[in-house]
Amino acid sequence: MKRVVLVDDEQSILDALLRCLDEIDADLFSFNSPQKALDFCQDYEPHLIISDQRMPLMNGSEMLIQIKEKWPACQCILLSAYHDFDAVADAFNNQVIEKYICKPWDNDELTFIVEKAISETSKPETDILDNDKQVQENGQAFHGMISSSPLMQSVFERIEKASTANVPIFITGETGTGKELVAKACHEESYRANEPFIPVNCANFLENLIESQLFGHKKGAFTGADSDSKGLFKVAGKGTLFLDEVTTLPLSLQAKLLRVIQEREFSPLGSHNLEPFHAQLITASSTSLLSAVKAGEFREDLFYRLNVLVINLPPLRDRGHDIAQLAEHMCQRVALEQSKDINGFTPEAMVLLESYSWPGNIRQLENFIHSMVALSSETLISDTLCQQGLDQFSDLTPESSASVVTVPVEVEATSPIAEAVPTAVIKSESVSAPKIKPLRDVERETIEQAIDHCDGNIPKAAALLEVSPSTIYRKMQAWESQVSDK
Ligand SMILES: Nc1ncnc2c1ncn2[C@@H]1O[C@H](COP(=O)(O)OP(=O)(O)OP(=O)(O)O)[C@@H](O)[C@H]1O
Repeated sequence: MKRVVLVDDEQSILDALLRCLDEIDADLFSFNSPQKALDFCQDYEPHLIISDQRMPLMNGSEMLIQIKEKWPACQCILLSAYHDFDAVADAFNNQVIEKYICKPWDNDELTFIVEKAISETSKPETDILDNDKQVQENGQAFHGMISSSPLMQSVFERIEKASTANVPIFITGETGTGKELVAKACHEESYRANEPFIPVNCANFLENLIESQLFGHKKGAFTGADSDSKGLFKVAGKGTLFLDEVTTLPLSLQAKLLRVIQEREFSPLGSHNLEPFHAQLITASSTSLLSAVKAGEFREDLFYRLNVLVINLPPLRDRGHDIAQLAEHMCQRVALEQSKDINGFTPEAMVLLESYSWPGNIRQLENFIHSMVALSSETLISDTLCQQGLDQFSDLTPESSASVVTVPVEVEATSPIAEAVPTAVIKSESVSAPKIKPLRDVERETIEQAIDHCDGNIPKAAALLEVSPSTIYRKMQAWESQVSDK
């Protein structure tokens, strides 16, 4: 039987914890001082400790540091009021605690978190990775995310941890790397899974409307407020509010958001009534939050509040075989949607896809696949068609945009994905273009110059070009296959 140790200097809190956890499959031991709990843990290994933070003589995190030194596998949960959050964030970042519960707690939330923590005490470290290997072999995805890259396996592992840690989650990653999917996965893994998941892209709001969208308003609060409106803080309820591109929030609103996070309450515009804020907050940015702080565009105090558990998404180009895996998967899905008899890509086409850098990441790849499936008349999409599609990316520069004509293809025009679709863009002969070489030629010349300079030594040339040698080999392979095609 697992041993769960409860520590709080207030007997009424211990009694409430004991009542709430009465049904769980573990032995419960309660102590009204950290020292008594430490004495007990000298003799008996604890599997899970739930401790209050504020206690006389020794606080919760100080006690948990000692417990972790002796029993590193013990799961530690800190119990604290939200205004003690700085101590919680420190304990979390110093890996003293795995989870956090805010006082006053919700009994269902507490039971879910404790049961999950107990199950984690018996899970071998390798479990998640083994599971992911299975996922990969079975061709399934982790909450809709397809990947076999080791970098992404550790992201999946972090999502599992984040989902019950109950601390603010911040997701970083270039545009199109899947930040919203990660936020949704955190939500789906948590006890909030049956509550709403509300994604909000802060960059999409007009500055004067975003406050009312988030906080809600009362009728007459401002010109045009004809009726009461629930804000997204309220709509999120006990679910998850995902604020994407959080650095674009105006400074005045950042101050208000900070207050909501600290006080866990807010009032709609035009109202003096305070409403509770119960939702889990997940934020994300495709640009550096720290740089925004340094530039004076983002509040430092808010940065520390949000930047507690960070999930960093690698760009697609660093995910190895994922480009091929995603391309094949998306191609089959899109072919089915478009009722086309297309099975995938030729090996030469795949070499091209794998050697491209995909600055717009998975969203860009998705757009590309839509256009390739729409344009292909072969069962396997050829390298020639792919090369034409990839060439359009370099043509979509501001300098060349005046000289292109877009041919509509079967891509949802209203979808945000449709932006920057590389698809059927052809050059208009009648408009004179400045003498600019295609990017692929410039790239090839630069690579060849570097190889010459290094007397044919590819690893040295790769180092000069700041890419991996395999990138150069792939490009050379692609050039060769183009020549043999002609
Ligand atoms: N690992 C993945 N497997 C399959 N599809 C994915 C994966 N990652 C992202 N996608 C898809 O790529 C597209 C972009 O993902 P998402 O919107 O989550 O990215 P984002 O990082 O939030 O983008 P932005 O920075 O523009 O807000 C979506 O259509 C999503 O379903």
